[in-house]
Amino acid sequence: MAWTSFPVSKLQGAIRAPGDKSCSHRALMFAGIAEGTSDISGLLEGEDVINTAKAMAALGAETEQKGGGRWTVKGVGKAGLTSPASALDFGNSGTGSRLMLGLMAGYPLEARLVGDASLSRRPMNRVIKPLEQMGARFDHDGRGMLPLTLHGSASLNPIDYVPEHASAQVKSCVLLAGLNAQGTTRVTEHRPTRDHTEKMLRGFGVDLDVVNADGTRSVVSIEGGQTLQAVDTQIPGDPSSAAFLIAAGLISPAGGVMVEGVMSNETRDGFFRAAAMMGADIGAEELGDAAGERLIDMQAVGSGLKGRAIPTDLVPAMIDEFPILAVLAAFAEGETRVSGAHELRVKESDRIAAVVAMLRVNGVEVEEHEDGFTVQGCGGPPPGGGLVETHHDHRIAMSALIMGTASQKPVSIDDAAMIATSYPDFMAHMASLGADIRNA
Ligand SMILES: O=C(O)C1=C[C@@H](OP(=O)(O)O)[C@@H](O)[C@H](O)C1
Ligand SMILES: C=C(OP(=O)(O)O)C(=O)O
Repeated sequence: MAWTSFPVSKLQGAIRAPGDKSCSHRALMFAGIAEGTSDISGLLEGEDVINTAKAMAALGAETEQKGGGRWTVKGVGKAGLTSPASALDFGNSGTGSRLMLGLMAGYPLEARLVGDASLSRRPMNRVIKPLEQMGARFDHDGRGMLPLTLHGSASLNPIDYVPEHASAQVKSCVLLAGLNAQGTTRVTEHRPTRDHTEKMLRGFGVDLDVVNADGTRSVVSIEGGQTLQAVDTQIPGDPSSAAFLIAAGLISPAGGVMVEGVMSNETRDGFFRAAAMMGADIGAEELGDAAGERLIDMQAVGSGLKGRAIPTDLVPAMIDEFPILAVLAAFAEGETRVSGAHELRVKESDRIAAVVAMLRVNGVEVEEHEDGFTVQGCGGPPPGGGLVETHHDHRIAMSALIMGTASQKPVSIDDAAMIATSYPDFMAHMASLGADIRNA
């Protein structure tokens, strides 16, 4: 069903950031294999995370939804994960499916994984390859995509792995398989990616070594055979969801937006750094911490933005924020150039093609590159008036709706249902800020 976002003169208010999606997946997975019962609050109850919860339950963990984002999970501990009775459906989620493959690979189980049309087109060879090197086996149709069947093994070999892509999902998958391997598994990254697996495993009592060698690479080592211990934990607010609200505040002609309880982690804050380079007025106030992460309140007010070449070393720390960065670029004066972001081609949609189409249909000049795009900013509100094809991609849908709040004419999207994968309260939060988004 199509939705339209109509321009409004101001957006104003304060929103508590929803729980971080990456941390929510990991909390359920780690609690599910731990010894004892964990109490998790602030969990993001989006479709992607709910699919991970269902998968953990199907593998033997006892999950209980207490309401208001609070969950208890009794882990399988030493008994280990067991074969699920039916296929595990990961819906739209790359993180859920790829991390779970690593988590399950070290147990003698068999599991079939399926996903929606978008996930079934995303590359799984990046995790199949290292897991096969460790001794897991797979049945698939040769394309290295879902659906596939994993045959895990209780005697995985440790490996020393250098992922081909800057990917926290690949790093995490290998480390999680390493938890049950016989010896030390090592992952070396040349461009550090989000570090939630490392931080959160430590919270569950796992001994893990992280060395940042020469400032050029980071090496994470994990010894197999360690048992996780249950914890009580609070999921920090999601900076990727906060980015949409902050962007809305920055392009709004008047007013101001505050987002409370956002995780401040330098492997995730690339969007805010890039926006600041473009002249964004974003304030931050320290709040304390949750689950080993710093928390901040953020404020954004309408800002005159200037186009910039986005430094490629920021890419891993803002990998999910390029669709919303493209919206800022459309409002900015001058040229914004994104490069070194080839990974965007294999997200929920081909996000380079989808972003280019989103801007063009709304009257913005943009050029597509193999590894990014160049936007000629309008130096103020872009024309708007277009119908954006979302390709079942939540971040394209939310970006287009944010653009419509301050463009000259309304912006429509073909579907909004998939926003619930990562930000189920998005429409309610936008309405409370004063946005005018309607379905038709
Ligand atoms: O590990 C994670 O939680 C994630 C890693 C990133 O994917 P890649 O590892 O494919 O870059 C990111 O795009 C995704 O939204 C979440
Ligand atoms: C890429 C994303 O998620 P995933 O890979 O988990 O589907 C995202 O949320 O933007």
